[in-house]
Amino acid sequence: MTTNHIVLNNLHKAFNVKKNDPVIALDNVDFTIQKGEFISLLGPSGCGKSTLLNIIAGLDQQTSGELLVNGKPITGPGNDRIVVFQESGLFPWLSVLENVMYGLLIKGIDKKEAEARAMEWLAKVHLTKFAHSQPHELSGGMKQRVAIARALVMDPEILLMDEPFAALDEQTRMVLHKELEKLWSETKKTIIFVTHNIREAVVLSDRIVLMKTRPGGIKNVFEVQAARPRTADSLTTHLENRILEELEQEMEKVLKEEFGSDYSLKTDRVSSSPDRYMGSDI
Ligand SMILES: Nc1ncnc2c1ncn2[C@@H]1O[C@H](COP(=O)(O)OP(=O)(O)OP(=O)(O)O)[C@@H](O)[C@H]1O
Repeated sequence: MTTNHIVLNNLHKAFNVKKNDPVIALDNVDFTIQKGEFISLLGPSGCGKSTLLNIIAGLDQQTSGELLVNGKPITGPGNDRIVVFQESGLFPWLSVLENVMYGLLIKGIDKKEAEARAMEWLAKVHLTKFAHSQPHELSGGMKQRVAIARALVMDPEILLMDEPFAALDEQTRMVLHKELEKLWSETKKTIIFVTHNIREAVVLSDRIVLMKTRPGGIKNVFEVQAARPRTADSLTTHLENRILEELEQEMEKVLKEEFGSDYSLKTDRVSSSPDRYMGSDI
């Protein structure tokens, strides 16, 4: 029997920046995630992806509604949930190894044991050779691999990833997709992954949550049934196109508000490649 691992029940989040004019970042969000699932949150800029991730991380709180992890309400950050951000956030004054050991030492793990566990994780992300390098000596992709090792060495049940590969070039991103998929299948962690990139979501996820704006929330949920490891084939291309179509409807709504009601994404757009970022750069 599967257990409901993460339950979002009628979740609502309003930011009250201006008096009497709240920004509804999330409205009526109902969703259930099973243990070990890979879920992507996909959608245009401002649809509440990061807000939802931050609430699950315990870094922010919903205005109303319920969020349960293993049946318990979330009241703040915890060792069961670790976030990997777009910027690796490594401490520049510590070596790669010291960065990965840091959380374990804070937790009170003995130094030798912490070093052994950190080295184990550096091997898993193929960075053994760079254990004693400083972060500034690493490429962007390598820094993100250290950030993933630093998160997974803590053995969280849930890994939350906020556009972790968005700043990387296409080739590096493809390599990291493969590495992440391998780590996920070996560790059986639950992963919640925020992205603007349809192809990235299709390659990695069991399910894709397509989000909408004004108010922010869930527009649709797509199940990715293609076998793993995934390659571009007719099944994934068909799904990418279906998602793109719905995403374009959402973006049309946002862009009409920004550019005026005579604007049309269909006639004015530059490209409809599914690999494009559906973010503020449009
Ligand atoms: N701290 C805050 N104070 C006020 N408004 C906020 C705050 N954080 C987010 N918002 C607003 O809530 C909405 C959702 O923002 P959020 O960052 O979650 O969207 P997103 O989908 O992650 O966007 P992006 O893809 O651009 O990162 C936006 O309208 C944003 O302006």
